[in-house]
Amino acid sequence: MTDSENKAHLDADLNRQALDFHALPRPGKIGTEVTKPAATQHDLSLAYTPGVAEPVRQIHADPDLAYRYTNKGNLVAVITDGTAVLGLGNVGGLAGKPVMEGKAVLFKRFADIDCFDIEVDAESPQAFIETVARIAPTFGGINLEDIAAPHCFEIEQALIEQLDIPVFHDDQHGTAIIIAAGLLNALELQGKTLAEARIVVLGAGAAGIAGVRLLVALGAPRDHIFCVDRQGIIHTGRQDLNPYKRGVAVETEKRTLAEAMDGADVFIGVSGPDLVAPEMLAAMAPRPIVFALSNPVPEIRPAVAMAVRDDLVMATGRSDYPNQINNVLGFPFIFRGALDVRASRVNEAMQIAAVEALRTLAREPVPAEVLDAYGLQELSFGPDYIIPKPFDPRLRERVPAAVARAAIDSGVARLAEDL
Ligand SMILES: NC(=O)C1=CN([C@@H]2O[C@H](COP(=O)(O)OP(=O)(O)OC[C@H]3O[C@@H](n4cnc5c(N)ncnc54)[C@H](OP(=O)(O)O)[C@@H]3O)[C@@H](O)[C@H]2O)C=CC1
Ligand SMILES: CC(=O)C(=O)O
Ligand SMILES: [Mg+2]
Repeated sequence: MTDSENKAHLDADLNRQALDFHALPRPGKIGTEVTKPAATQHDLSLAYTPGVAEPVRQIHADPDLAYRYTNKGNLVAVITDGTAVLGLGNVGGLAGKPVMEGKAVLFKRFADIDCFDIEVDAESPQAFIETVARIAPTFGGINLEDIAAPHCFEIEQALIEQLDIPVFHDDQHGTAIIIAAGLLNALELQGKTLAEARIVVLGAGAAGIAGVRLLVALGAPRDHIFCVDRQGIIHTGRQDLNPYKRGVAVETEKRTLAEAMDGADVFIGVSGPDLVAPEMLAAMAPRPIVFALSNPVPEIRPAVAMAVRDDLVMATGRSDYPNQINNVLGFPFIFRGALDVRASRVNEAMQIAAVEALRTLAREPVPAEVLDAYGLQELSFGPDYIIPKPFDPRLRERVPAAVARAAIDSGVARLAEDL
């Protein structure tokens, strides 16, 4: 068998396993659980009529009591229109449901947050916004997922303005936070700084634009970052730019991805599969950083990249390679922190607090249970470990606490107890 035949065989095998995993023993990945006794007549008279009328009266008189008498305070909606599901494109809400159920699993598993996945058929951004706004009273927070740019920006902004609970577009800010944490660590390992690094971001959608904005907020000079879309480098001379792309445009004579990559220190791919040629990697500066984050297939595969050069730090979005730069490290813990202090939003201070908590944790000794989960003997801060693993139990302590503290300090928390 050739290498590529072997790879195709492994992919087909994993795909079969994934279908069985989703289908058996019962379809899907989540259900609901009852949290109060429901075994006797008396239980029913409390849980349902007549007893249930009293919390209704209380909440009617004081809506904040919904946090005391219902699951609102620990319930997040993962909501999509299915327009940018992973790197698979506009497959629609229903086809996106396995991903949304997956996000719900991660919310519960990593942060004990209950979650409903909601797939919306919406003919326009306005229809989507109205749908989400109308169902928002049920939830303590809204995680927008896999909504394509540029509509995602308008949708998130409108909902933040209309609602008093956190609205967070995971593909924008969750991804940006993990990129920033991993990049700061990788730059240090490569002996470079954010202030000096030349950065290429392939993909100027939800993840790309938010990634650039956060890196600039952290100190990357705006004119050191080339953003690239299907038409090439986003430069100030282009007439086809929406306002979000215009915000990341730079003045340059360069036009193509290959030209952008020539001499670059950092490549961040949030676009699609197999878009980076080996020659482009070969042309990067010494000791480059390559984050090929498209899911499920990265912009360049680690085996291909490593064959081109051995001085790089490489990350993907996947669970099956070292250095998983994936928003799973963000949204469960960020929402945990936001819900714990009943924050009205997830602002930039909270995002930067999450970046700092994540990058600091990667420098500490790794607990045995993390090594066991990954079948490793040893793992320490270095080129193959720039960011904590999702199964690290310390994430649950550190990231929410940092986010909650930042919410309090920046004045968006409505509860400051226990901190
Ligand atoms: N690892 C992680 O945690 C995450 C990874 N991602 C990955 O990032 C990718 C983009 O997601 P998202 O930002 O939500 O999607 P969007 O649809 O919002 O943006 C996609 C962007 O990629 C660009 N693009 C797509 N194909 C090409 C191509 N052939 N050449 C150049 N540019 C291209 C698009 O260009 P144009 O504007 O010209 O159409 C667009 O700017 C997906 O693969 C997704 O899996 C996203 C979030 C988290
Ligand atoms: C990880 C993720 O959210 C994505 O690829 O869209
Ligand atoms: Mg996503």
